[in-house]
Amino acid sequence: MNEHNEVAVNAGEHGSLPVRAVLDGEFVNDTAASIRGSWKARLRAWWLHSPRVPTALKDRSHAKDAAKVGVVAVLRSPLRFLGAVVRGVVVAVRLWRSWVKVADYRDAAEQSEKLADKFTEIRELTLFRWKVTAAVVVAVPFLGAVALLVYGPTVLWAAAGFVSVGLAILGRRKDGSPGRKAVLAGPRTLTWTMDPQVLVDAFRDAKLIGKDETLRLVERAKRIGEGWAVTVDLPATRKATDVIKNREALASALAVDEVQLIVERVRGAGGHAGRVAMWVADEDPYAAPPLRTPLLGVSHWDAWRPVPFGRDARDRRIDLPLIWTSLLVGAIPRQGKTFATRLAAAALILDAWVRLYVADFKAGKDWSAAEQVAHRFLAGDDTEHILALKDWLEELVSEVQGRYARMRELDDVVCPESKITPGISRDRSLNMPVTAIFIDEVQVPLEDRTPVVVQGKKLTAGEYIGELLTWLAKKGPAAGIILVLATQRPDSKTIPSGLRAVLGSRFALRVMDWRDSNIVLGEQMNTRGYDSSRLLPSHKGVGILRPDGDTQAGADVLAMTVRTYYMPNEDWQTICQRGRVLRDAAGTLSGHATGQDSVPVLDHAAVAKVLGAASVTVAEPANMVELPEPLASVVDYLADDLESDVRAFVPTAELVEALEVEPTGFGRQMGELGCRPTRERIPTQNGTRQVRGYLTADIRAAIDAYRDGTILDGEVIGDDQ
Ligand SMILES: Nc1ncnc2c1ncn2[C@@H]1O[C@H](COP(=O)(O)OP(=O)(O)OP(=O)(O)O)[C@@H](O)[C@H]1O
Repeated sequence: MNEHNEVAVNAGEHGSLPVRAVLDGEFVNDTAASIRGSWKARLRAWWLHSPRVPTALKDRSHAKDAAKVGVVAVLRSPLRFLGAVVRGVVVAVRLWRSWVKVADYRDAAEQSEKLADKFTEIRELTLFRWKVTAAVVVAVPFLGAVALLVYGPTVLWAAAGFVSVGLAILGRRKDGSPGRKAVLAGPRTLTWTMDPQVLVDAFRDAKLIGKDETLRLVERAKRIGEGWAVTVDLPATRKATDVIKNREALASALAVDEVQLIVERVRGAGGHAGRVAMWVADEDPYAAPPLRTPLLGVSHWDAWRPVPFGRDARDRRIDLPLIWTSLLVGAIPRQGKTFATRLAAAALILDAWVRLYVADFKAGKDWSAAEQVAHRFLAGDDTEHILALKDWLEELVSEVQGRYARMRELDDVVCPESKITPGISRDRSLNMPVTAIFIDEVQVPLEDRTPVVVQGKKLTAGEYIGELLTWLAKKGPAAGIILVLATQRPDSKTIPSGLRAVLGSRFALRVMDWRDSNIVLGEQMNTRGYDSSRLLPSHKGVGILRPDGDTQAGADVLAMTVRTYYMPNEDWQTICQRGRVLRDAAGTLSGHATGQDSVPVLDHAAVAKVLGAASVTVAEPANMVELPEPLASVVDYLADDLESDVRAFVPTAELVEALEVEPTGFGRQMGELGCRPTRERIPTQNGTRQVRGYLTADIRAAIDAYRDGTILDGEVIGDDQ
């Protein structure tokens, strides 16, 4: 299986491993000339790359696989032969019945409505064929007895051999053979591990490959962990991303729950766009008790290393990089949001050089242990807390500005780019430590309507905090500011789209529906096969992680399902106490942790100026204007099909079912948005049928019209309608 997909795997089970230097260099291939000269090397290169040489002869592992396949085939051959003979008998009896009943002639007569005319003829023929049958039934044993007398039993054995081979050929499994598929084929689960044809059938049943297409087995099924893994190549032009997208259909075809089926595209050197690695767990991988965080076993952690976050279904360790990015965690209540956020905090707490801001708008006990290490801490959801957060954020905006100014003055050796480095972050004289701000239940301050005046402009505190967070998420990471936001209400009204767009990493635990999942994970993620509303309520702490694109994980896999480590309150308290001891020893305790809750010194005008300049750049481009419902959902549902013009027409029934909307209201709202239904003929199993639906061109035109402002909230502006 593809090891590249492992996210920062084994980056450090122990916090004390040294970080190796990264060397920059260029690969110079000076062996080319000698290879060109050697015929042996050329022959070897041809042998290894030629599609005509069977893979089994190319390397040892494929040869081993081929030998295994051979041995299994030989061992199974008597059973397969017997099966083929039995099927052959069934086919032979069916053929005889149809012959004796003169079925073809009868059908032809029936179809031309001349059965009555031909009845006597057919009866005569039937009688004659019965007579032939009777004659054969009498003659065969008689001839057998004569042969037995004349030549002895050998001839009977030979005849039995010939007949059984004939029946086996007649009964061999062949695509399209009529009448050989049992209606109830028995459990499909795991049969595919023995018989790749079952896997091919499953891909066909799930409509991932066509009727005449097949798969190429790259690696035969083998046991990995608590499940079976197999790698296959799809037929040319079929895409691995489509298999990921339709994982549920494939799970159904393989008769397993979709949480048991992991499908990944194989990337990197050994992979391509049509290579799929599948892993099927024996049972629900999240049913086992959760694992405790490995952070408990380390004395300290380096914030510059990815944070141990959880395990995927295959029990591979998933680490989450936090430096130079920010994280949004979203879920409905009681799914493990605070636990997941605290995991990120725990790793940073164990680095004495990290400065922490903790705002707990849940106002519970979950975060109180962090008081002993936090530079700034608040717990509560009153106006005073919201205004305090506003002050912190303003303080951080000024801090970021100051850091950029100071970094400009540092020499190129200390600061090669306008980005902080581990060295800068730990240099006390520079005073630029990695600073992380954790805001639990961030929807509380974002929805607050307390009026604030910013440079003469009246805003609600929520709007202003949204702007400050957006600015910090954009500019802060390079200056060493990490933003971690958790919300129980991941809807588009609560988290402004401008803010969402700049939060690099996302973690969605279970949410109510696919729209909320898309709000956390990003637009159209459900159509790519990532929808956290499908997670089970019993799977606490299980969510879909979409790490920042900069990371190895982000480049290799778009997103993955992860079960976070379990860190109950006592473990959390232990880690916070350890963090306090570390900070005490390093002399980095400050602010709230030392009992000095200083009021931030703020230059409101300077902050407002910075934001004012930024809001021009943060403003969304015209084509990002949020579409009204139900158009937004239609766009989300059709996804690439809409953009790439794959489908010219979408039936209304399909949209109504997929979006779970009421048909009449849906039609009216679409009409108000300038999108009128039409009738088209679509192919069905019984020929073609005329159905109501929408032309994708019309949908695209409605989107453009809305974005251009030609249509506003159902009102058509202009006279072209
Ligand atoms: N990784 C995990 N494994 C098993 N159980 C977990 C895990 N993470 C969280 N839980 C369980 O889920 C429960 C809810 O977790 P948490 O308090 O983080 O939820 P929440 O989403 O923050 O809820 P709320 O929105 O009400 O604050 C916890 O009490 C814990 O028992």
